[in-house]
Amino acid sequence: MEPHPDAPGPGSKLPQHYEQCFGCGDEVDAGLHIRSAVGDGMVVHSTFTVTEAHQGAPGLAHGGLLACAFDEALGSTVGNLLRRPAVTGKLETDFRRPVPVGSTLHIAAKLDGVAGRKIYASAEGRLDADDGPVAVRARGLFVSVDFTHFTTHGDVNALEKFRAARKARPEKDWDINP
Ligand SMILES: CCCCCCCC(=O)SCCNC(=O)CCNC(=O)[C@H](O)C(C)(C)COP(=O)(O)OP(=O)(O)OC[C@H]1O[C@@H](n2cnc3c(N)ncnc32)[C@H](O)[C@@H]1OP(=O)(O)O
Repeated sequence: MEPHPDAPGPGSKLPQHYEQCFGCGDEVDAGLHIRSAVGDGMVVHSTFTVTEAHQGAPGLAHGGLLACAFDEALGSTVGNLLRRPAVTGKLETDFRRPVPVGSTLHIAAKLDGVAGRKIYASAEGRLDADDGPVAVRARGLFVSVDFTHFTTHGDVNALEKFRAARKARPEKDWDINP
């Protein structure tokens, strides 16, 4: 399996894919504000710093939000490396260690394979360093969709605004998921 010829190369920082995205968007105050960059091979590295807005128990990250972080990290890997719209069909997480508020999860996500419309990806999240202890592992199945998935089921007016904004900022080259 090879990255799409137009996929950003190793070292490229990936832009947020949608300002209102809970995973990566700058406009969501309590969002995860995940930041990602392409690594070697079919790998994308992401970081998620846990704040008080992300707690499930005092001082500890909520497992559902950790799953969200992996959905974002895996989805970004699929979208940016294969450059085709895809949505999460299945997401499985193994929570191996508690993740405290103030810690940063270093997530390395990789593409594992493609079978027709099905795209398989997996990730590991380590505490506070790329070689820190593993806190969470995840596997995802993504399914390729036409762009009509978003226009049929999503908010068409918001999509139009989004497209117009992108035209004004062509450096944000955007042909994958909004
Ligand atoms: C850069 C972008 C970053 C984005 C990160 C965030 C990503 C997200 O969170 S996306 C939002 C969450 N996901 C969704 O809302 C998806 C909702 N589900 C759907 O829209 C549909 O069920 C969808 C599109 C996944 C599949 O429906 P449809 O297009 O009818 O295809 P369908 O024929 O059912 O499935 C296609 C193949 O995938 C398989 N598949 C689909 N879902 C699953 C599943 N949950 N488990 C196992 N296999 C599945 C099917 O078995 C089928 O396999 P095969 O080709 O071998 O027969």
